[in-house]
Amino acid sequence: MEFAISNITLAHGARTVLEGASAVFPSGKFTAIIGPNGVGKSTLLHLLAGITTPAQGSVWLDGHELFRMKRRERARHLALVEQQAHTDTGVVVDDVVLLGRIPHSGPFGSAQDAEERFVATSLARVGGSHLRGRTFTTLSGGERQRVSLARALAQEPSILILDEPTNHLDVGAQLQTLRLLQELAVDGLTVIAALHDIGHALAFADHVVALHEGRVAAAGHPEEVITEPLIRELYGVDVQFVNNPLTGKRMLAFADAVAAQVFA
Ligand SMILES: Nc1ncnc2c1ncn2[C@@H]1O[C@H](COP(=O)(O)OP(=O)(O)OP(=O)(O)O)[C@@H](O)[C@H]1O
Repeated sequence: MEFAISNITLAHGARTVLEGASAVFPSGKFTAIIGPNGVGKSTLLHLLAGITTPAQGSVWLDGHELFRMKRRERARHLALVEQQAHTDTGVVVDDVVLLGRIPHSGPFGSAQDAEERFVATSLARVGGSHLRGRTFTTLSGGERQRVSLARALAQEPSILILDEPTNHLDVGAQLQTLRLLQELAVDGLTVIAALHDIGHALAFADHVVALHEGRVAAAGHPEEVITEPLIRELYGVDVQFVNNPLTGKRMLAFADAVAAQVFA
């Protein structure tokens, strides 16, 4: 499903966050959005999810202007996994996941066994089957993150939008999540995630969109976009690329002296 923004200008009050930003999010690929704190990654994700409207410009979903589509139609295509899920106290995990089915439910609801299947398969896919029956607000940050992803999968979207999906996760769970996002893209889903870890973007994404000062500074294949000059421009740090001795792929190396200089 083709997804793109063209010439987007978007402000929060007097603060202009995006100014004439254009980008394409390739269908069936995992796109990482990178850029420094406060550059507008979450703002862009909210725009793509249809939550924030631009002052100018368009979001195109399969040739249709996103904000001209009915809300329910948008919800069938787009699922957003936010950094912090907001859920009422006392709601159990199974019901949080079932919320993902709302855009698909008919006037008489769905058969209970079908709902049961969605909850079971979505939680299994994120390694969260053991969380069934737990109260959502009693879960750890990482456990909540998995359940939120399961809810998004239960929605069966064509476009999955995630804000820092590896936040709160231990290193094993981070890698599992990134691999899952790769698999979902191979299955045909368009995956778009804001990532702070540029090493993850380099190793896992198919496509990278780099934001800088309200615009798309670079976009394309991770190895072409994530370069020493771009990282210096975006984050003000010097890095070097070395070959990962285990995989032979390029990876980022930071010198301690450089890190010390950044925080001096
Ligand atoms: N509701 C709001 N009202 C005013 N300013 C806002 C609002 N939301 C975000 N901003 C500002 O817009 C800019 C972009 O914020 P955004 O959260 O999109 O950045 P980000 O790239 O996701 O940041 P981070 O990496 O720190 O999560 C920031 O300067 C932020 O302070």
